[in-house]
Amino acid sequence: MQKEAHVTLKATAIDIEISSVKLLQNVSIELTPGKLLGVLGPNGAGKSTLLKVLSGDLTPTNGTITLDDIPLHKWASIELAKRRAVMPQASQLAFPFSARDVVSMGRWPFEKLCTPFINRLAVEKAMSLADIKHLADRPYPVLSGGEKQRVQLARALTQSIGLTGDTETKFLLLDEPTAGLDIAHQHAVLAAAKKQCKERNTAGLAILHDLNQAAQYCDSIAIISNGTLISNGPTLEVMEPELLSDIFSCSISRSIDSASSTPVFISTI
Ligand SMILES: Nc1ncnc2c1ncn2[C@@H]1O[C@H](COP(=O)(O)OP(=O)(O)OP(=O)(O)O)[C@@H](O)[C@H]1O
Repeated sequence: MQKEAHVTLKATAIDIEISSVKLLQNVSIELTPGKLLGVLGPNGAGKSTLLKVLSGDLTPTNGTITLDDIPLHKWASIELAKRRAVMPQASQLAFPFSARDVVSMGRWPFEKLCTPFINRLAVEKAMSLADIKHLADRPYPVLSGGEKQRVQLARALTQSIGLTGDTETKFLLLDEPTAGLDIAHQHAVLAAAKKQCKERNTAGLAILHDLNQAAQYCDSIAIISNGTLISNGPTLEVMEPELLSDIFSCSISRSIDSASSTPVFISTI
């Protein structure tokens, strides 16, 4: 298939129904190259379900998902893998692959297209971005939860670096990439995702629970509640304290930190 100048990953009027339960209802959303979209919402709202639909892991009951205006199900899996990288919420691997082996799995779509040198370079670069170079030779199953999380991020990043590492539009879908990470690594992971979007024209989506980090790193926000897209747009326009308080059933206020000029959200029950 031909590469197009402006590629999009777009969900239109998506419904997901499993065993007569509606997990998503009439959701339309589009990822924008160069931008990181944060997805917020309570537990069980349908955020991971949306990510699975966008990645092609789940087929919508109604509605369409298109990549470059072509329905997702028509893409061959290797062509899809060249264009979008996914970091799922949990990844179990029983076999004692090293951390580097796991990251290298992200290069399989490019194995025959790139020289081993380029593939190795992409792996090392992603490991450096995810701060796991010191873990490279350790067996993946014995790593801590947060270390495994960073290895999975590096696997997704090395895939989204693409063919030659130049500026191709890619899609990077991250399901709670900061879960289980210490605070410094939470910031490092989100900074790496944002950098990937900005500098490589990647369209990113990250499911997050921390409002302050969402406000700090995301260009736009989608709020999902009860399987419905409640709001979608520029970060501070969407992250209105009144709406957030209503969605999360607690009192949420917003102020601006005078030193950094960044918004600060405080929540109380
Ligand atoms: N395969 C499935 N069959 C039946 N119900 C499912 C299935 N997958 C998800 N669900 C249900 O759909 C709802 C949404 O799940 P989802 O994982 O998308 O929520 P989420 O917003 O990502 O939540 P969290 O913040 O807790 O990760 C939940 O009630 C979940 O139990």
